Amino acid sequence: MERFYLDNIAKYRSLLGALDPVPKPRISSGIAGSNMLVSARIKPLSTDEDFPSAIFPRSMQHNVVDIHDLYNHPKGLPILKSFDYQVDRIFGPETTTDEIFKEIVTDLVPFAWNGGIGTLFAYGQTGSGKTFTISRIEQLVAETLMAGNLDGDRDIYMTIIDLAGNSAFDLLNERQPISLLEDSFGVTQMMGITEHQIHDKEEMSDLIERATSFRRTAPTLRNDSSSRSHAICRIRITNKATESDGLLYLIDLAGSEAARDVAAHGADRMRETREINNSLSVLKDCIRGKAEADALSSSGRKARAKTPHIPFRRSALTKVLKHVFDANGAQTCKTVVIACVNPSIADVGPSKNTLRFAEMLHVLVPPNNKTDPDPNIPSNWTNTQLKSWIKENSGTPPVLPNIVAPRESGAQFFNLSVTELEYRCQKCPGVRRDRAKAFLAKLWQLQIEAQNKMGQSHARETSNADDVATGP
Ligand SMILES: Nc1ncnc2c1ncn2[C@@H]1O[C@H](COP(=O)(O)OP(=O)(O)OP(=O)(O)O)[C@@H](O)[C@H]1O
Repeated sequence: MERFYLDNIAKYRSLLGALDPVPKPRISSGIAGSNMLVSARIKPLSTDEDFPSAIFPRSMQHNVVDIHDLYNHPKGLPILKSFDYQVDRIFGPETTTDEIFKEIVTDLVPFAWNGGIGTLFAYGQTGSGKTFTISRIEQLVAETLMAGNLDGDRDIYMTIIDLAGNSAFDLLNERQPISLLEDSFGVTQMMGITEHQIHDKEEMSDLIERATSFRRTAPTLRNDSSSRSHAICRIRITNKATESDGLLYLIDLAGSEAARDVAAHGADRMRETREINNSLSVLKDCIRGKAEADALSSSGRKARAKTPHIPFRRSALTKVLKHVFDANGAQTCKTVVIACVNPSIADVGPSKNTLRFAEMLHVLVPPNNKTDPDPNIPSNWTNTQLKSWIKENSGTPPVLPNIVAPRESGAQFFNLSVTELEYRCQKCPGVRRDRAKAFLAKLWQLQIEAQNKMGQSHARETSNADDVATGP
């Protein structure tokens, strides 16, 4: 396949050049839950890479990425096939780990400091930049935790383990084996683990570096020192005043290597790859199950709907992380996933798998009828009603009402992102830019007002409930 790509680089470039520069926007079928954020990071092409990039983040939609792959058409010239993937956030090759930390990870630190369970997973094909991303984030977490800007007094403890199949090793104790045993509450305990109390940033950085040197690696086709295990860094933050623990997990998952990447290796490596892929598949089911359970409980449909099954017992990785997936747990959880991909066209197959995996984790909640932007604009409006509303409310001359997609309802239209609406306005012949902008500002304002109204009514409901609870 690599030969085919190399032979057709010029053809690939000319097919790319012929594509519409503004692709058809991808429309969300719902909104993402607030406890889960799935992102994708595209690493820069290596300087010694012979192949062109096949992955293109969209400038108009910051959460969509296109992959253009070249196929060998049996009847003639190669053809281009395009795929798009949507997550919550896409980071292009120019984005630094520090910027990613600031945008999507930094909130996990105060969250765990205040008693929550924050988890970060780096997922992706071997050589796609997981270790590169997580190791810098670990240092940034150390800086944030130890900067002294967080309120209150806490004790901080750290453990770092390596999970390979069902075996676990203590990376802060020269890779000594540890046992994973379930206690009478069904919680997996790590017997024999050393937990280090942390007093300052330097101490934490030293421990992280020590753990890295004990990580198990092996060469793969894509990475000379590929991590063949999951590394779990657990930071336990104890609040002595409340006697409760917050937890922060930073997890560098083993590379999801394809069977053909290890074809040159023996049966042991094939078994290891199967184990890794199996644990990643169970992880996907658990993350998705937890996100669905959270969506059900936030929509208030929990009592009627069937609680999703979370199969955390099916792998050592998810058993160790039981707290993260416990739908009935007392602690709130926030999870961030960074799906790492290599943009080279030679890696397009694994990149598509990674992005498909990320999309599957991206659980969307159907728009709730209560989020109508205005009581005068019902969510069940038909297309014709929507169009006449746009005509009457978008100023003079009006923004053409054909920015509404065929068969779109009020709820779908008002839940579109501003980027998607901007795109539609641009694509509409005759829509003046200033009018479109004014119209979008008006829609935006309506949404904010509706949200404020919802917030006020929620606050009223809560204070009424308090009255009842504290009343005589
Ligand atoms: N964003 C980036 N910018 C520059 N170099 C990068 C970036 N991401 C990864 N690299 C480089 O790519 C190579 C592979 O990265 P890394 O070891 O992090 O991959 P990995 O996904 O952890 O692989 P494996 O699963 O095999 O361990 C490293 O040399 C790393 O320095």
